[in-house]
Amino acid sequence: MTAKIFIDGEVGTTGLQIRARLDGRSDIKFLRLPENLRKEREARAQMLNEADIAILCLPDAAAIEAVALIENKTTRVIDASSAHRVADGWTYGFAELSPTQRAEIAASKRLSNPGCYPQGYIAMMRPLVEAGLIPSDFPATLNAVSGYSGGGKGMIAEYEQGEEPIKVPYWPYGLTLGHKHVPEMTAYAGLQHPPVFQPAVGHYAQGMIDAIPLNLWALESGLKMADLHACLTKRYEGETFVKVAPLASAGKLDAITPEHLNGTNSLHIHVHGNDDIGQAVLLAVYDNLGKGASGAAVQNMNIMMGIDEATGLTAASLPTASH
Ligand SMILES: NC(=O)C1=CN([C@@H]2O[C@H](COP(=O)(O)OP(=O)(O)OC[C@H]3O[C@@H](n4cnc5c(N)ncnc54)[C@H](OP(=O)(O)O)[C@@H]3O)[C@@H](O)[C@H]2O)C=CC1
Ligand SMILES: CC(=O)N[C@@H](CCC(=O)OP(=O)(O)O)C(=O)O
Repeated sequence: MTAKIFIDGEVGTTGLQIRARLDGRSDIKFLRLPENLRKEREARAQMLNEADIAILCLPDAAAIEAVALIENKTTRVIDASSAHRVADGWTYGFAELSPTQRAEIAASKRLSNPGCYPQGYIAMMRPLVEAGLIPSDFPATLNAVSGYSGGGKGMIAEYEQGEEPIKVPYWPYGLTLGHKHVPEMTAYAGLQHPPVFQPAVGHYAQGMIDAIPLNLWALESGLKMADLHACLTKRYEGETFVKVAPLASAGKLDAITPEHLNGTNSLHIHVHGNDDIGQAVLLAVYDNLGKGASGAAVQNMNIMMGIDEATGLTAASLPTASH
């Protein structure tokens, strides 16, 4: 069967990447609008209602409008925006979230693609909280760096065009700590309190690292790096896209660079630290436009279509155990 797919916001950063990942697929028929109609309400409404799956690659307000324009019971939605991440009636599109998540995605009519930063955070934190290794009231933090494509067409233009493109090598932001990704991080990691989330934009286009520092000494359990690593490794055993690198000193450090997994749908977790001083740092490396956005959207679309979730996606192998 051929699925009719409409990408609302097709010429934006996320939309273009989804198109590229779906190019050449014979199981998909694209519904498309000409340039002069792509923001016209009526024309979008027609496409949204004709589509089997509508993928929204829009700012939040336009995504909310698109959902309201759907009048039938058949069009299924994948929303890449942050409008519905913790909304009632919406499925969270992180396939590796739990053993039951793929079944929920497969049955979903309204699916929210995760935020880029939250995917890595949730991938690392949730299994540890679920296993009781990290208490749910833990005062967690997240430091992260993203390429400037994370800010969409507008930010790409600020870094690449005009008379005075931004030259700043590393630009911390979100310093009032109210970033829109924090509610989904808290909810899906299973934490009682929002993490302190401190993101930054780097002077490169694409790719990201989430880093979670952990003061293990503050826990009475005597938790060691090997415990964290064993829990995460067991959790992602057999997964195609989320993988855990060999423990700490055995991991290749050149794999912990933000652009390492660009073009793939992979997310690799690394456990580092120092048991003698009771501190660890968990790192997730992935492509903000891959597993962080477009790759995840295609993975979710495949699951919703009932086909192999890896169709059209690239998975990267793990670093080897020697330097
Ligand atoms: N970039 C990233 O790394 C990630 C982005 N996201 C989310 O995905 C969504 C899309 O982001 P991104 O692709 O980066 O953003 P872009 O700004 O690159 O693209 C958004 C597109 O939506 C179009 N658009 C805006 N308003 C309307 C409207 N009313 N009707 C139809 N089209 C409209 C824009 O048109 P025009 O071309 O005219 O501006 C643009 O082409 C956002 O919600 C973003 O937060 C999620 C995860 C990661
Ligand atoms: C570098 C940069 O600006 N990044 C964006 C996040 C992009 C993203 O993930 O958008 P969603 O919230 O729709 O998921 C930001 O911090 O707002």
